[in-house]
Amino acid sequence: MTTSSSPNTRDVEAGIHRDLREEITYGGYLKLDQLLSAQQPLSDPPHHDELLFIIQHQTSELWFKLVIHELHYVMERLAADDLAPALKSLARIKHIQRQLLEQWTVLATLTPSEYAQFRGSLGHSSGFQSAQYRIVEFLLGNKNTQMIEVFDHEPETRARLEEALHAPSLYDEFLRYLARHGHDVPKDLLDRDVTRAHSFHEGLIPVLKEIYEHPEDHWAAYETCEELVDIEESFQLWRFRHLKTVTRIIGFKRGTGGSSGVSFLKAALDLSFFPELLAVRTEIG
Ligand code: HEM
Ligand SMILES: N[C@@H](CC(=O)c1ccccc1NC=O)C(=O)O
Repeated sequence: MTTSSSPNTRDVEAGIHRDLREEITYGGYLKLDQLLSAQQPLSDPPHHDELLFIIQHQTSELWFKLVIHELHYVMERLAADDLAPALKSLARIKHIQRQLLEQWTVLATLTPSEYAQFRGSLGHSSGFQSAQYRIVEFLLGNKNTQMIEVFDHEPETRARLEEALHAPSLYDEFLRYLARHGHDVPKDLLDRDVTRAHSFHEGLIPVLKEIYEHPEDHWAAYETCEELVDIEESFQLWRFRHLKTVTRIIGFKRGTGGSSGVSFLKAALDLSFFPELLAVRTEIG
């Protein structure tokens, strides 16, 4: 056992760098001065629980940022027929989604009485106005031009949304990949208007059925299909957890963003990014 100058105390080793003038430092590299000064409660006097509310959203936004970064990479690699790195990033996205899902338990400690004390300070602000969330939805294929109007007051943000709207979605890129690799993907799906949400296409079922019934012949495609199903499922779980948290905190009140609240959120649970990947399961036997 090594000894230290005081009991139950770890000594700082002689080699530890202590003079950090003119050096890259932890706080400097991570811009912690900016990051940690960005929590500004609006309630006056500041309500104890508003910090939780702010940090819950900010950490979600940080993870959304990484999801967008990884999704762009996945789509770029798919387009280049370079599947292995695409699969690796999809796996990373799933781990991020798990963090996003788990963190709802922290916010669920906020009671209706606590939230009611600072909800009034939030005005008409709402998660509905999260540009990064909407970009993730668009990249995954839930395109909807109606969602863009709330960003009209911020032309640069609106432009980012427009860009994601006009770009092929993850599913579009995957279907193009399949077509390039000898799968008989219906032509109208390959030429579709990518600014609209993909809608169920019966013609894709035989293509996916072949992959699922003979995985050994189509291993890469098979693995990718399962990754996409995982991502859709995790996304639905996030929507569901949001819905349950909202219900326990504000019941059936209207949302600050102006929607009906819970029933508006519930409608999103009927949306599917990759409907044929779910439908094909009924056909396998
Ligand atoms: C007390 C906690 C929360 C409540 C009561 C709440 C409530 C709501 C409501 C009622 C809506 C519908 C739009 C509206 O009219 O405002 C909404 C949308 C949304 N919220 Fe929250 N929310 C909470 C926490 C969060 C958190 C932590 C996030 C994480 C970023 C989040 C992200 C979103 C997003 C992305 C939408 C748009 C969903 C969609 O378009 O389907 N919310 N929220
Ligand atoms: N829409 C929520 C308010 C809310 O949760 C919120 C407010 C500002 C920024 C993000 C929010 N999160 C999710 O909607 C409500 O109706 O209470």
